[in-house]
Formats: sequence, structure tokens, C-alpha cells
Amino acid sequence: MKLTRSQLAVYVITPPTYPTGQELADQVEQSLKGGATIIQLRRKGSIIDPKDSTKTITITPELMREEALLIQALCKQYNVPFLIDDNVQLAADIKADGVHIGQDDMPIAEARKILGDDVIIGLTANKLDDAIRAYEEGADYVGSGAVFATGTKNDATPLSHKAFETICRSIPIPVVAIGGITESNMDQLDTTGLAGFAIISDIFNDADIETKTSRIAQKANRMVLPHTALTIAGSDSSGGAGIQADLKTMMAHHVYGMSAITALTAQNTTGVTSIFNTTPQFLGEQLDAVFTDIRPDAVKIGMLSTKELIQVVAEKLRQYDAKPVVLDPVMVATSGARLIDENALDALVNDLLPLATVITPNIPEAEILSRESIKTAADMEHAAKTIFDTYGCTILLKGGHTINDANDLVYDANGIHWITGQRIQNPNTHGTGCTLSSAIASNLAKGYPLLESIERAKRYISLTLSAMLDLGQGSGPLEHGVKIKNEL
Ligand SMILES: Nc1ncnc2c1ncn2[C@@H]1O[C@H](COP(=O)(O)OP(=O)(O)OP(=O)(O)O)[C@@H](O)[C@H]1O
Ligand SMILES: Cc1ncc(CO)c(N)n1
Ligand SMILES: [Mg+2]
Repeated sequence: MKLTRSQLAVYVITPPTYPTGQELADQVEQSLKGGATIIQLRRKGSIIDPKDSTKTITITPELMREEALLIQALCKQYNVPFLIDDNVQLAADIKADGVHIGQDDMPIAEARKILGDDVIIGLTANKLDDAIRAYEEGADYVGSGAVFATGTKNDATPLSHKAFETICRSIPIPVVAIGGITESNMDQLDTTGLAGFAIISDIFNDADIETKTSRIAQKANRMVLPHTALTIAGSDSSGGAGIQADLKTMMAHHVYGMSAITALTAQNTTGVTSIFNTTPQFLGEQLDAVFTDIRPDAVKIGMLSTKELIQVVAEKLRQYDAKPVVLDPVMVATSGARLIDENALDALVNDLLPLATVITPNIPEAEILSRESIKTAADMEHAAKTIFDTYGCTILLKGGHTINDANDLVYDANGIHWITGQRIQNPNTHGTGCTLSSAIASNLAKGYPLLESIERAKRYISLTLSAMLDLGQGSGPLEHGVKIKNEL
């Protein structure tokens, strides 16, 4: 079996002092149900007898083999690689998917000879030199730690964050973090470049192994998988709104951004001087190119000026079953320039709204969609309800420009939910709407639920405004490059 990087995300190792046989297998199965992506059977010396804690059970070769076969069968069922710690011969005998060996165990070359090229070999390497050597000698991945103080190996001194990151960034094979990792400290390893989290106690000491693993898996996948997003929008030559704002926002979120350009605008902080639409056919070709290769985990839609462009986007989103979709119904730029044809509005409402996961109108746009006038927070609530009742998609109604606070309103099947924000005294708000919708799409791409994605995006917008970038002669752009912490 050839190892793929994403298979290391949730690396579950069996506990040293726990049940044997079927009981262990049952616990491993719960972790598989919860989303374990790889299992390592690790049995050292003797283990405590679960029926009498004053006694120990010696792990005989027979017992080890019996357990290995049970867990191997489970892993096959869940299509997850099965590794054995240390015991190269047992791995060879039962044709396990791989082994994990330590610095003091059999050399990689020898293990390779016994196991062959297709078997995964992982090596423990807690120092940079060891990690580089492991790579050079042909290891498929490296396990490094302890990243935190651990009860499983009392003697392990934790690596510094920097030392661990250096190991991750110095070798082209994936690095799994090990040692004292828990659901609550794993965030600290984000952006180190690690491939996965090896966990024992935090999973097996939990009364509900499946739920615990699934919470850990959600966090792990968010941090280690590459996430992708597509923006379908217009280019802003001044770089503060449209495609340019979207790609910068995605990058700030560590999401790989792609684009399908609907129009070129000659624009700066003082306004739009000219618009040049792409042809519907060419827009369709861009969408085909993207969707047939790198599938986006989320889509953001911005400026679409004509009925024909809207129709081709709707057709392609349906064809490729694209979701989730964040639709920013761009009608008017901050500067007041109209960015959509009169007769495109019907197509937007009839063809595109039904495909949206969430739409993000500002107040003037919500007035058009609801045919209501919005002057107060109560008007916002009413209009959002009208739009929800008419079109059935979640609405984020942005209070930014018109009503003098920074509170936005979410209306979904559960009714009203206000997202409050501190109004920042910054006259430079060019591209706030584009940036907000791209931040929502980025968070959705990473797997956050919709409401949390919106709340995180709102906090990101506040950060980009607070940075007080001041460029251009009109309403200037935001500081997209602000550092986003996990706890944003
Ligand atoms: N001065 C401000 N302080 C804090 N938040 C703000 C401020 N201005 C706008 N926002 C926030 O920015 C987000 C975008 O809302 P806004 O109403 O500006 O969108 P928009 O009109 O579509 O923008 P765009 O000009 O890009 O089209 C909202 O979350 C809004 O609350
Ligand atoms: C290209 C483009 N898209 C959207 C907006 C909305 O602000 C803008 N100003 N420019
Ligand atoms: Mg807008």
C-alpha cells in the first residue's frame, strides 16, 4: 500500500495498559468509526490485566499475533492502513500495511529487505539529523516528539515548537507529531507543516471513543489537509475588491485559491471607470478547467453583470454539483457604481439563488431583493425574513455601510441571529463585502459549520479594518495579510 499524506491525519496508536483481544478491537473500531485515518498496534512488555489491576498479562507472540489479525481485519473493513510497532517479522508474516520502528530497532534497509517496497515504513526521529537520515534511508514518514509532556513516555522531554516545525519543513516526507497530544492542545501545532497527530491516551481514556475521535478528526483535518476554494468574480485593477481581494483572503486563511474571472474592471479607490465582461463561453471554459482538475471545497460568487454570465455559472455549478456556495449578490460598488444589468437581476434570483448555501447582500441589495426599505435594525430583520421566506437560502444581511454600527444579521431556518461587531473608525472600506464572503468560503472550505464560518469571517474583517491601512485617494483597501490565529 502506498501511503498518502492525508492518511496520517488522525494516527491512532493502541494504548499500552489496556484491554486485550476483542475488547481492544472494539475500542479500535470505535476510533475508526470516529474517523481514525491510520492505526498502529503498539504493545510493549506486559500490560495490566483489565480484570485484576494488581496483575499483569505478558504479551506473548501468540497474543500479539491474535490481536494483530483482529485489528488488521477491522482496518481492512474501514479502508485504513494498519501498522505494527517494532515487530517487522510479524508485519511481514501477516502482511500488515506497514511498520513503525524506532532509532534502536532494525535499520530501515534491513526492514525494507524483509518487507519489500510496497510496505509503509515509519521511523521515530526526535532530532533533525535523525529525521533527515530517515528520509535519506527511505522511510515513508517520520514520527517526531514529544511535542508535549506525555504520560505514556515519562522520560520524553518535549521538543520546542520551533524544533518540531524545523523537522517538518526540512524533509519532503510527512511528519506526524507524537507525545502528549490532546484535543485541546493540538491547535498549537497548526502551521508547523505537520501531516498528522498521533494520539493514544486522549482517545482511549475517553468514555466515548467514537465521539472523541471525531472531534479530534475534525480539528486534525482542518489543520493538515489542503483546502481549496474558487472565486467566480470580477477583477479589480486596484487590488482591493473582486478577484484580487478574494485570493488574498483565501491565502490569509491558508486556503488554496482559484479563480474564474467574470469581468475586468478599470477601478481604483475612487471608483469604477470601465467594465469589460468576459464572454459566457469563456467563463464556462474557465469553470470546466477548474472543476475537472482541482475540485474546490467551497465556491464564492461575486460580480456577475449579465443574464448570460449568470446562466452559465448556474449551469456549471449544477453540472459539477458545486457546494457550499457563498453568493455575494454584488449589485452596487461601495463607490455607488452599478455593477449589474437590470435584466440580470431576474436570472440572479431565479437561477443562482436556489444554488446558494448563503447569500450576503448589503442593505441596498437586500432592499432590492426584499422590495422593502431598510432604515433600522427592525427593518433588517423584516427584510431578511422576507428574503428567506421567498428564496429559502440562509441570508447574511450586512449592516456595514448604511446603518451606523457594524452588526450583521443572519437569518436561517432557526430564525434571527445577530452577529455583533465593533464599528471601526476607518474610512477605508473598499472591498469589505468581497473580503467577507471570501472569508466565509475559506472557513467553509476548511470544514467549519456555516454559522461559525460567518462569525470567524466577521472577526477577520474587523482585524483587516483595524490594521488601518491607508492607500489611495478614495475609500482604500483592507489589510488582507493580517495574521489569523486558529482561535480567531
Ligand atoms: N467601519 C466598519 N467597522 C467594522 N465593520 C465594518 C465596517 N464597515 C463594514 N464593516 C463590516 O464589513 C462587512 C461587509 O459589509 P458591507 O456592508 O461593507 O458590505 P458591502 O457593502 O457588500 O461591501 P463592498 O463595498 O465590498 O461591496 C460586514 O461584516 C460589515 O459589518
Ligand atoms: C470587481 C469588483 N467586484 C465587486 C466589487 C464590490 O465592491 C467591486 N468593487 N469590484
Ligand atoms: Mg458588496
